[in-house]
Amino acid sequence: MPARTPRSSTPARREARRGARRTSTRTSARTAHRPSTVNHHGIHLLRSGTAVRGLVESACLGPNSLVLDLGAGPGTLTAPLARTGARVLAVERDPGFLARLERRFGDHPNVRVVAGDLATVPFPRRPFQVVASIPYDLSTRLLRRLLPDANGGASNLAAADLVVEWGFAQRVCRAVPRDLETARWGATYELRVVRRVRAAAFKPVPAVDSAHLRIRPRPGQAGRRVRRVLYAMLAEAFRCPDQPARAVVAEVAGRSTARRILGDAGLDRGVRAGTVPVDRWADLARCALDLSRRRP
Ligand SMILES: C[S@@+](CC[C@H](N)C(=O)[O-])C[C@H]1O[C@@H](n2cnc3c(N)ncnc32)[C@H](O)[C@@H]1O
Repeated sequence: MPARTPRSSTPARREARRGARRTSTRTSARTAHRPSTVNHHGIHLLRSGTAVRGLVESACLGPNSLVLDLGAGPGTLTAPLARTGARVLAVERDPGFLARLERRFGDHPNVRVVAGDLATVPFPRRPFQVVASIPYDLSTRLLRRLLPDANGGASNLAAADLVVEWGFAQRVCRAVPRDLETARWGATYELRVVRRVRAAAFKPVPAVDSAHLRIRPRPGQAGRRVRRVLYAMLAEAFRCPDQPARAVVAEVAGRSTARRILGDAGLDRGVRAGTVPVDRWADLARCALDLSRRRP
């Protein structure tokens, strides 16, 4: 049972409380579902074939893929992932689940069971995918490890299909994000909710619904240079969201570039920086860099 989280309104604390909701046996007045059994371990396992199939099919894995099942539990996802022929790393820290995973997959040629903590376990050095139903209380921490940081550095994540808490998915998929970190994520990766995963799809039933969150790199955003331009624009836009987007682009790339590329990106001259969707910022950064490369 997780420790009680003190009342506060910071995003980190709110997420900790959401994690506790999914990993506790308490029921919520806001839900029609009630936990079906007492869950001493505070873990909710996927039992919906539709949700599992949706995650695995979305990942389009093959024998050349490397995929991480982060928080593998008893192997609900590990087994169908292994059937794709991909190399699977099943990461888990619970000793009971680790023993079950070893029994089930110990002799499997393309599955490796990894005893580790998701907060610290090293990620592969070659491109990898993640298909996983992750613990709610680690959602932000894991995305921070997988997606680019403020300096543009990132893991070798090629794609992810995750089960996360519904509210968390809504927050990170906003077209116009409310904070700089999710703006950076959304501008370099496309984050999209594929489907709602009802609370009843888990056993025991948690207090809130979940979502299948699909994460894919945005084309043209992989290079460090384009990320530098993009992140400088986002930082300026979030510093003063009421200023015109034109002024943000001019600050980073110069006035003449701003005049030329704003129209190309389909943005009005007077549009405020704080209302520009993340995919537009990605376009603007790419256009600014293309233009600077074409200049003699
Ligand atoms: C929501 S359950 C998902 C289990 C399984 N993948 C499924 O879909 O049924 C999350 C899993 O993450 C594991 N877990 C929680 N915190 C972890 C951590 N810090 N490091 C590694 N595994 C963790 C739990 O033991 C649990 O098996």
